[in-house]
Amino acid sequence: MKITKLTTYRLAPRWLFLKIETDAGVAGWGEPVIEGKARTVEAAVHEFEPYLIGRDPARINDLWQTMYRGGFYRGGAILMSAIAGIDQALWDIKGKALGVPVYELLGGLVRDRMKTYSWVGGDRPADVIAGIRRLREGGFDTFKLNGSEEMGLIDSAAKVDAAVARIAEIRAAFGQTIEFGIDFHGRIGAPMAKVMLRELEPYRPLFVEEPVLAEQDESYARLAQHTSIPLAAGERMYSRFEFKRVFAAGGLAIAQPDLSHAGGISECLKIAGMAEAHDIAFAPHCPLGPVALAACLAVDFVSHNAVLQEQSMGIHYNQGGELLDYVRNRTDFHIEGGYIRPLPGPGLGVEVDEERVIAASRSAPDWRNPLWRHADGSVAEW
Ligand SMILES: O=C(O)[C@H](O)[C@@H](O)[C@@H](O)[C@H](O)CO
Ligand SMILES: [Mg+2]
Repeated sequence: MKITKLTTYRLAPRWLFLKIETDAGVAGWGEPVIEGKARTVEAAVHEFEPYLIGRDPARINDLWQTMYRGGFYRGGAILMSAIAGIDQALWDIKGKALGVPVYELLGGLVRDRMKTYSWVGGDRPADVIAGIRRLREGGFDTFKLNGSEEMGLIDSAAKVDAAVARIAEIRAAFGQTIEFGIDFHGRIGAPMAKVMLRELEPYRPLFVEEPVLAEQDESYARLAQHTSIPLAAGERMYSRFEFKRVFAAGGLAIAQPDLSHAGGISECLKIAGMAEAHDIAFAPHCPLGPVALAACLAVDFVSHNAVLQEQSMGIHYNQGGELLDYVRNRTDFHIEGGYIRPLPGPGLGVEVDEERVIAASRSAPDWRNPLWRHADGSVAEW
């Protein structure tokens, strides 16, 4: 079998789908994207074509190493997202050609169902109580919300109190009948992260995510000395080589690589194993589409330390396109009581509605995240 063609489709809400075709008529799908830089990742995917066209798609490991090492420069959000989507599509091809789900190729299931969680509250967390109530009716009992709006490097007790009051409100409304993670989203610098973690301690969130920006990852170990709240991070880390230093330094309780940013299934499987060796939980980041989610699930179902899966149903970013809009086998993605079962189909288990993808790609928005500024006019972390 030989790779014959790579076709990319930018489409709402902010996704990029990749179709890899072969001379055997088997095609695989991937989701290479950096939210807000879809065109850049699309160009990177096509720049990898000389390494791929004419090659045997079954040799995923060699193709991965060729893409990662062959161009001298390596790593980073753009290249690792391009490699991620190509890797996903290659695993999809391999599973389809053999007629088995990817998780069977990776040694089979370690669990019968995977716990998922839902976002509530949006960019500026509001109406979280109503959002949790609505999602609980749908069977979810685990949620994630943004921990604050803009936060200065040093900020006021009033700003901290406003953020903490929202969390107190959730616990007052639901007690321990629900769990929730709090995403600091990199908006909070190291000085205020220590303050916020102390004030949030009594409300026992399931985790705090990106307590500081990934470029401040040496703070994880220091912050972990001051809090019992499990610290989570990984969506802005792009390979096992970045995770190895963070794992060795300690402080991280949950590793959250994104299957569409950190080199795909091949790389995130290795990250999951490294995390397990450090007794660190694995909870892939996934605010993206169905192929990205299917890739996460393929790794979740073969990783002992996989504990929680993010999925984007109803996420505040999905304007103009929802998780399953481009999927034919929607019932396979059914979430029951917050759990999703292994996707039964061959490959990644996603039956992509190609006509719908092509139609949607004709009017793809150029999504960008908002640019926030502090009261003094300086740029604020979004
Ligand atoms: O936890 C999450 O889902 C992420 O922090 C998410 O909010 C961002 O990655 C967003 O997709 C960036 O555009
Ligand atoms: Mg996050």
